[in-house]
Parts: sequence; C-alpha cells; structure tokens
Amino acid sequence: MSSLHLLRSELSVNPKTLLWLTIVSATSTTLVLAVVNIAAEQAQAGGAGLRLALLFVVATALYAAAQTAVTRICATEVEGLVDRLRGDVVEAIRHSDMQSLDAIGQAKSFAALTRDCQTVSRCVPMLAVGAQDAVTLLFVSVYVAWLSLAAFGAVTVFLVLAVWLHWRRMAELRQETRQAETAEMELFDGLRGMLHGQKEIRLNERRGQDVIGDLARISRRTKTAKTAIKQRWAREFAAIQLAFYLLVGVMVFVVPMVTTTFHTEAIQATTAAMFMIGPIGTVVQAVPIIGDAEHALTGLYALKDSLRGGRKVESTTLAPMAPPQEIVLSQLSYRYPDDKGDYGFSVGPLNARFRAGEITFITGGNGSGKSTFLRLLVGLIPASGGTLSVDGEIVTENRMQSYRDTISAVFADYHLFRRLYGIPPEAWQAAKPLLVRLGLDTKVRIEDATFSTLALSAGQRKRLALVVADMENKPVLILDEWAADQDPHFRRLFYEEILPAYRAQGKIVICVTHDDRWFGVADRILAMRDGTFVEEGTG
Ligand SMILES: Nc1ncnc2c1ncn2[C@@H]1O[C@H](COP(=O)(O)OP(=O)(O)OP(=O)(O)O)[C@@H](O)[C@H]1O
Repeated sequence: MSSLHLLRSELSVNPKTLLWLTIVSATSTTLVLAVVNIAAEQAQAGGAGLRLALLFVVATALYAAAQTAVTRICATEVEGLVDRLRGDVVEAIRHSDMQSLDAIGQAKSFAALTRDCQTVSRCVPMLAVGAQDAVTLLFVSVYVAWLSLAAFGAVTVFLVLAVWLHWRRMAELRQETRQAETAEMELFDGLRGMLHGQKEIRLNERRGQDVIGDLARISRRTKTAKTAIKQRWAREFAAIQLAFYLLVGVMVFVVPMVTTTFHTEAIQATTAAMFMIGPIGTVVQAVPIIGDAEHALTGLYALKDSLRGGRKVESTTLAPMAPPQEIVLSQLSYRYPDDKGDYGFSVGPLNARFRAGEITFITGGNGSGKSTFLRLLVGLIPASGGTLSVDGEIVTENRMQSYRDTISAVFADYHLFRRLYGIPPEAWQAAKPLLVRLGLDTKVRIEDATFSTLALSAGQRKRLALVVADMENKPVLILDEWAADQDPHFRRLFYEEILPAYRAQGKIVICVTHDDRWFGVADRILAMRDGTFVEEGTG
C-alpha cells in the first residue's frame, strides 16, 4: 500500500465530509461565475436585479464557509497526524534495541522526526487545496460545456496539453529536486561540523580556511541547484498562465471563426476561462508536492517499520524485578554486525558472577570490549548467545526491561538530562549531602525538578551524573571510567568513601577503571582482552 493510502487510513475525518465541502466550494465558485455572467448580461440591458445580487452574496458566503472549513479540518487533521506519527516514531525508538538504532543512525531518525514531519505538515494541506481546486476546475469545465461545446473543446485540449507538458517536465524537476536536497544535506553536515569544530578551527588558520573553502564550494553547488529549480518553477508557472491567456485568445479570435453561434457566449466562456487560471495554478503547484509528501511519509513509515523490525522491548505491563542478589553471565556473547565486508567486533563467550554487596572492577586496554560488555550486561544490545540470569532466573526478552529497571549507570557517553525525569521529589532532598560532598552544591540547585544549570566542567558534569544515578537508588550500579576526569580529591573520595558506601548498602557495583592505585577497593577484578575476560583476580 502506498504511503498516501496509509495516510488516508490514518485520518480521523470522514472523507465524505471533505468531499461534500469540496463539492460546495466548487459549486459556489461555479455559481459566482454564472451569476457574474448573467449579471453582466443584465447590466448591458439596463441593470442587474436584486435577486441576482443576493445570489452572488450567498454563493460567495458559501464559498468562504466551505474554504474555511476545509482549511480548518486540514490543519487539525494534519497536525494531529504529524503529532501521532512523531509520537509513534518516538515510541518505536524507545522500544527498539540499541543495535537497530545504531544501524539506522541518529541522523536518519533526527531527519525523520524533524524534516519529514515538517514536510508532511506543509504538503498535505496543499494537497487538499489542490484536490479542491481540481474539482472546481471540473465544475467550471462542465459550465463551459453547457455554455458552448466548442469552447469546452478548446478548454479540454488546452488542459490536457498543459497537464501533459507539465508532468513531463516535472519528472526532470523531481530528479533535480532530489539532487538539490542531497547537496543541501551535505551543506547541513558541513555547517554542523563547522559549528562543533570551532575550537579546532581557531587553533589552525589553514584548517579554518579549508573548512570555509569546502563549505563555500558545497554552498555554491546547493545555490546553483536550488536556483535552477526555482527558475524552472517560475518558467513552468508562467508557461501555464500563458497557456490560459492563449486559451482566452483562442476563444475570442479562433473559436468564432469555426462556429457561427459562439459570439453570444464568447465573453461568458472567456470569463470562465479566467476563473480557471487560479485553480490550475494551485493544481500545478500541488502535483509535485504529492511526490514530496509521499517521500516524507515513506521515510517516516519505513523508519517506524525498521525500528519495530528489530528486537522489540515491551515493558509496560511487566512485573517489577526484586533487587538482584546475584547476576550470572553464562557463555554470554555478542557480535557487532559486519561493516562493508569487515568482520564486526565480538565479545564473549563471557562467564562471570556479580553479587550484592560486592564491587567488581573491569579493566583492559582501549578497544578490548569493556563498554560493549557493559551494554550487553545491561541488555542494551541483544546477546547472540549464552544467558544472563538474575537470582537463578534467566532474563528473557520479556523480563529485560524489568531487569534494566534495577540498574543505574553512568556510561562513558552518558547524557545528562536537565530535568530529573523519573526521579521522585523525595530523592531530590536526599541528594543534597552527595551534592555537597561532590562540591556541586554551590554550582547547581534543583528547582522544580530541574537542575539550575548544566554549564559545568567535564568533571563536574560527570559528578552530577553520579548524583542522578544515586537519586535513582537502584540495587545495581554501573560506572564506565567515572573517575577518569576527576581530580585527585574526588578520585580518592570516589574510591575510598563513595564506592565502599554503596557496597555497604548491598548494591552490586561494577566499574570500568584503569586506576590500579585503587584496585584494592574491589572485591573482584576482571581483565578484558579481545572481547573476553582473560584474568580474574581479587582486589
Ligand atoms: N557501535 C559500534 N558498532 C560497531 N563496532 C563497534 C561499535 N562500538 C564499538 N565497536 C567496536 O568494538 C570494539 C570494542 O569497543 P569498546 O568501546 O567496547 O571498547 P572499550 O574497551 O570500552 O574501549 P575504551 O577503553 O577505548 O573505551 C572496538 O574495537 C570497536 O571497533
């Protein structure tokens, strides 16, 4: 089913309502036209009657009411649809596993949620107006046929010719539009790099010139492509208008030569042709938009499908898991998908045991698989083999979210939300002592479930991330190189006071660390190399 068909099935308005409003709009336009023609005739004979003036007022009022209703319905429907689609994609992202998300890429998801949603919001109402004007064109054509079959013949020939020529040229234009879009995306990427890389640019004049030069080149390419499209559009639009002026010329000069009866209807048919110029312009503009709307909707539906195609994590109705006393990995493994012929890195098979009230350190060189192991342990990526059990129960896909709900973590690539999502107000008060100990109480306040600022140093932000994990107060705590960017004071505080306190609270604590000076703090040390634990020791 095409995405436009899917779109129709998602609209909550009854299509018949839109159809009736469209018919009212087209009928009233045709009525206005007929009244104008009759009134002009009567004016020649001495003056138009009051009844005709009233009919004119009623027809224009009907037209305005139908137009307003269609526009209002379209705005409500389309914004509702965009809101639903955006919500669906966000939900699909939330329930999809990290592997599918990684495969899709953040840029694609972001483009769907922003650009594609905007395109649907902009294009679909124009399609509705285009469809409405197409019906108006049909009605006015019927009126012209009623006036004069010869004039109708001329109108039909011109319409068919104009539409055919237009569609032929639109196919080329669509291709050029896609190319311009690609150039524009490249430009946006370059601009993003330029903004993010300001420090690096300032430290190297030549790099700065290269970046600006490259951007200018891409920008020129985008400008050329977009200017060509706009100029082609302007020519196209002018050609269609010109075609209709030609039609008027044909009616006034040519049709009277082939028929003897036409002279009486010439002015009326010509007026009708003038009434067609507006709608034909709208229809002409709406046609290429079908492609844009279809393209954006296809992108959104495809993203939704591929997110749902991955491992789906249903969570809402699951029973909470009791605080784990022991997490056991048995032959657990994972392999990143192959990348363009290169084998994906794999971890495992991994065997390990993590107990409540124990601290485990994970060590190993760069790229040995520590972060991947943590993602696997937390269930962010699906194991390709082996099992993960909590207190003797194998954590199946259905139990994965309940399991994850027992874990707090500060990953190496953590994200700090400014709002305290998912943390109850009583925890904010309880966090005060840790904020003080971590030297953050003079920097950050919690106001209305929100941190007063995130404009902090890298070390301060990481400390704040630990405060958030602490506020969650979960039985399992996972920290990936947390102390790496802390000064000696906070490093000591972390290893000698904070971690032992968590152990005393009975938490399962797992830390990736290279700080061999504090290895004595751990109950167990697991060393990783090439994705496997090569050594197990005690602290
Ligand atoms: N999203 C990904 N897709 C494909 N391969 C990945 C991905 N993330 C990491 N890898 C690969 O997995 C390997 C291990 O990476 P990982 O981040 O787990 O190592 P690490 O031990 O945490 O390293 P570091 O000490 O540098 O943080 C790397 O060689 C990398 O090529």
